[in-house]
Amino acid sequence: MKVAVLGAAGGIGQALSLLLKTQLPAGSELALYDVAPVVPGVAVDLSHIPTAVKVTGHGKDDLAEALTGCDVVLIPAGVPRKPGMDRSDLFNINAGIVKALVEGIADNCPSACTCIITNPVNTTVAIAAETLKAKGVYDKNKLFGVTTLDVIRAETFVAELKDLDPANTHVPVIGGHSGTTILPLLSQVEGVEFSDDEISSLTTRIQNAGTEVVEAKAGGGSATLSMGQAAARFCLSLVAAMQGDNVVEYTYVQTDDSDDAAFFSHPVRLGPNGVEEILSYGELSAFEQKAKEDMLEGLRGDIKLGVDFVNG
Ligand SMILES: NC(=O)C1=CN([C@@H]2O[C@H](COP(=O)(O)OP(=O)(O)OC[C@H]3O[C@@H](n4cnc5c(N)ncnc54)[C@H](O)[C@@H]3O)[C@@H](O)[C@H]2O)C=CC1
Ligand SMILES: O=C([O-])CC(=O)C(=O)O
Repeated sequence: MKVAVLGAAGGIGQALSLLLKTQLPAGSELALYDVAPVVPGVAVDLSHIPTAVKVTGHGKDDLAEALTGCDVVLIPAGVPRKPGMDRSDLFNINAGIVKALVEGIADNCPSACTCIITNPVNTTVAIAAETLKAKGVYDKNKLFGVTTLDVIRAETFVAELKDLDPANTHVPVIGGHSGTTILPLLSQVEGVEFSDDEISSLTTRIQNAGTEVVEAKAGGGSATLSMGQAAARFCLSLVAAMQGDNVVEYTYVQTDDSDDAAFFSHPVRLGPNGVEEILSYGELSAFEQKAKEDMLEGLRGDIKLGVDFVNG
């Protein structure tokens, strides 16, 4: 199994690469790519950790070498938010970065599973899809927006509030990855009752958790360590599924469900070829149904922006 991290020298990239170096199955290869000149050093640093995962570092002119033979590519390359910005404010810089890197995937490892972390995820995943289509290699089962951070935050906050073991607390989160498009399904958390006030305040906290970190970091970036953990969880689930395990994760995928948006986070059964089955997210409470209806137009607009960016 060969996994590449594009943007590997950044805050997320380094945390994620460390977790993958220590947790990928023995015999895996981990290719680290970044335009920052420190990236070969990050690879050397990680290579001193005694696990059976081979790490290689690739500088800005070596994208092809990093990607050749890859099974999974994770993209956290791009700029993060500062206080006062929305994720959509990152579009102008990050759209072009994602498009160029995905062109590299199409040229060098067209059958790899591509996992997009770069914001605005609602839009960058659509950019990736259109870029792969333009290259004639799009497989909707192999493109994922990584929304696992919303899930782990929801699990943490619910466990804190209800005094539960976070490792055994499961909270579905559907929709997209910004503001009100993030929709936790608290009505589906097993064995827990929430008051209306708790539902309202927890939902808002989960939706604003990225901003909570951006403000606490006071201009020094956004979530990197929790995102590294979230992306590692998603990648390790995908790798396990590609090797035959039965795994379900919530992720932002193309759904073809015209009642929702063209891309929407669902529970997804992963398998050897990426998406094995998009599962239903089940019944929504009246609160969740209204929240979904209220956010759909915005999510569809975010997706259209990505489609138009590639197709003009
Ligand atoms: N999906 C999610 O839940 C989350 C997404 N993010 C997003 O992830 C992205 C990265 O965040 P951080 O790691 O904190 O940023 P960072 O600034 O620490 O790292 C970004 C890295 O990307 C590299 N880079 C820039 N252009 C590149 C290119 N063309 N090719 C390869 N590498 C390139 C930079 O050199 C840098 O090392 C941001 O867009 C951020 O908004 C952040 C948190 C959660
Ligand atoms: O909020 C941000 O800009 C970064 C992000 O996506 C998150 O932490 O969920």
